[in-house]
Amino acid sequence: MSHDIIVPLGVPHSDRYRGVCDGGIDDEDWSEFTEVRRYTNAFIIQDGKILLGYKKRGYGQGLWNGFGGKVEPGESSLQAAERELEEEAGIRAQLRLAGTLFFIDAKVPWAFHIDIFVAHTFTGEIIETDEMRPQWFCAQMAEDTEDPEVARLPQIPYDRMWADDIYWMPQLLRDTPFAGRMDFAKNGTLRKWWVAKVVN
Ligand SMILES: Nc1ncnc2c1[nH]c(=O)n2[C@H]1C[C@H](O)[C@@H](COP(=O)(O)OP(=O)(O)OP(=O)(O)O)O1
Repeated sequence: MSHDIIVPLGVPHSDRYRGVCDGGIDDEDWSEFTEVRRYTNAFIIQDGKILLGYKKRGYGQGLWNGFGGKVEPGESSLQAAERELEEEAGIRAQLRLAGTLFFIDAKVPWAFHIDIFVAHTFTGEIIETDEMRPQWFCAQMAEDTEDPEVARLPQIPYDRMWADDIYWMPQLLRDTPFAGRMDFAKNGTLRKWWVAKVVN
């Protein structure tokens, strides 16, 4: 029953959460926070493949991720997501909100509210930029893929992504809305996580 679900601080309260996947150190509390900053992260998922970018510099350097960054003053998160996608991958897309995540990184003095966006089509030519090197990955099990070109793509590199991604990305790939919270320790390990599907 939804009323049995304990929603971590930072995640909006709702009676529409189901199928919680959580883990980490049970007897530790979620970290406190005083400031929340808004970020975006956008993914193109098309014909069984997903576009990720290799972060070449800055926060998350060396990891594969969606395209995104800070919401600037005066912007909506959708506007920020569309701007960041164009700045980092050279393409434009009509993005749709897919999920919302709340992160704490003990190395950073603010909490991250990240709106995750998705689109299934885009315009323009995908380009490498100063910040990101885009690449397609197979978004299905290779044996389920009928298109041989997609089957030849590398699988999603979860071992070279933020450690929380493996818990919510399956919902993104299934087009199921989701919400979650993740706390990272100072040494970079994922200390505690909580992800729920959001039903209508
Ligand atoms: N834990 C986790 N999982 C998945 N994605 C992320 C995290 N933490 C994160 O911060 N992110 C995402 C959210 C954003 O898309 C980026 C971080 O944005 P950043 O590159 O710092 O913001 P920009 O505005 O592009 O920064 P500069 O252009 O100023 O360098 O990672």
